[in-house]
Amino acid sequence: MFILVNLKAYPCDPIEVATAARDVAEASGARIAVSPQAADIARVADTGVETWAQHVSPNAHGSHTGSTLAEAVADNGAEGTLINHSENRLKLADIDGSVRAAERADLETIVCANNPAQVGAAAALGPDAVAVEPPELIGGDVSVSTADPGIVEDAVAAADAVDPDVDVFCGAGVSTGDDVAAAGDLGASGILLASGVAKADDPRAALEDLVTGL
Ligand SMILES: O=C(CO)COP(=O)(O)O
Repeated sequence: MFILVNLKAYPCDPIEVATAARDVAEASGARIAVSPQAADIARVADTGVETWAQHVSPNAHGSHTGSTLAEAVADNGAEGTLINHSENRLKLADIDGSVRAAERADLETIVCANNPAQVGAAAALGPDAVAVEPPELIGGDVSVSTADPGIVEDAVAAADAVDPDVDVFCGAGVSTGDDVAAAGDLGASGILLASGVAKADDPRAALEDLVTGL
C-alpha cells in the first residue's frame, strides 16, 4: 500500500510533516509520499521524503503564465503528481494533456475521480494509478472504506475492466491504520489522505498509526 499525504493548502508546517513521513517510511518500510504546495516542493524534497505535486498543467514550456510546468516540478524534486483532484477539477482534454505532460517529465501519475464511472474514464487515459474520492466524504471523520466500501470495490472493478495495469487508490476521511487496512481489503493499492495528517496535533503519531494498517 502506498500512502500519499496531500497537504492541500492547509496551514501546517510542510517540513515537519515531510521529516515525519520520511522517518516513518524508513522505520516501517512503507512507501509514503508528501504532496505539498508547488512552492514548497524543493524544500520538501530536500528532506529526502518522496515528494509529489498536487497538479501539473497540460502545457509544455512556452507562454503559459500561471501554469505549473511538469518539467519544473520534476526539476525541483517531485517524483509524481496528482491530476484532477476533486478540489481542482479539469476538463477531460486537460486531464489527458496533464498525464502526457507528466509522462514527458518522468513523473508518476494519479488521476483522481469522484466515482467508479469516472475511474474507468480516467484509467483509459493511461495514468499509473487512479484514485476514487467521494467529494462528500473528503475532509470528514468517516473513512470511505467504512462509509462506502462498495464505491472502492466498484472503482477497482471499473479500472480493471479498462486497464488492469492501472492501480486504484482511495481516499476521503482516512485517518487510522484500521482505515488503511480496510481499504487494502477492498482491493485498493494505496490511499490518499490529507486532514488526518495535515490537521493532526501530532502528524508523526498520525503517520505511525496509519502504517499499522499495512
Ligand atoms: O482529498 C483528499 C486527499 O487528496 C482526502 O482528504 P481528507 O483525508 O482530508 O478526507
